[in-house]
Amino acid sequence: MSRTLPNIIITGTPGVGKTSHCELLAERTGLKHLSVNDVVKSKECHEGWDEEYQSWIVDEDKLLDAIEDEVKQGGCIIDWHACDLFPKSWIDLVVVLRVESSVLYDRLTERKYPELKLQENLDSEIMEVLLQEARDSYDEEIVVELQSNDAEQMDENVDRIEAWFKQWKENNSSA
Ligand SMILES: Nc1ncnc2c1ncn2[C@@H]1O[C@H](COP(=O)(O)OP(=O)(O)OP(=O)(O)O)[C@@H](O)[C@H]1O
Repeated sequence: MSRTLPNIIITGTPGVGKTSHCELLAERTGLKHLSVNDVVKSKECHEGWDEEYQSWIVDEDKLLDAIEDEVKQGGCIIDWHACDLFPKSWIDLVVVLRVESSVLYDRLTERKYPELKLQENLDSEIMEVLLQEARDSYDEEIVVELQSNDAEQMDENVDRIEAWFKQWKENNSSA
C-alpha cells in the first residue's frame, strides 16, 4: 500500500533540537509529531530504567510493534535519537540535526545531564555517530544533514523540510 503522506525521521544527539523542530514542523505541515520517548513511556516499550544514564532501556521490538500500524499509514514525524531500527520501507526522509560542541555542552548542562551521559553525548556528536548511522541505514539521497545551532538555522531547516513535504505530496498525488 502506498502512502498518501510521507514519514520523516528527525534524529540527532540528545539536545540538538529534535523536539523543537518536530513541534514547529507538525504545526506547519499537519503531520503528526511521533515522540518515541513518549511512546516508550506510555506503552511501556522498555525493560526498566537505567539509573546511571537516567533513561529507559528500550525494547526495540515492542516499540516497533507499538508504532507499526500508525507509521505504515504515513504522515508521521518520528522524533528519536536513533534511526537504524526503523525499516527502510517506512521512511521517506531522514533529517540528521547537528550542533557545535560548545552549544551542545551548554544545552545539556542546562538540562542537568549526569556527567557520564553528557560526555558520551558530546563524543557522539563530535564522532558524527548519528549521521553515520543514518547513512548506513538509508539510501543516501533521503538523508539530509542540517545545522541546529541557533533559532535562525532552525527556521531555515523547518522552511526547507516544509518545502520538501509540499514537493513530496505533489509528486505522489494520484490526480
Ligand atoms: N536551533 C536551536 N536554536 C536555539 N535553541 C535550540 C535549538 N534547538 C534546540 N534548542 C534548545 O535546546 C534545548 C534542547 O532542545 P530539544 O529538546 O528540542 O532537543 P532534543 O534533540 O529533542 O533533545 P532530546 O533528545 O533530549 O529530547 C531546548 O531548550 C531548545 O529550546
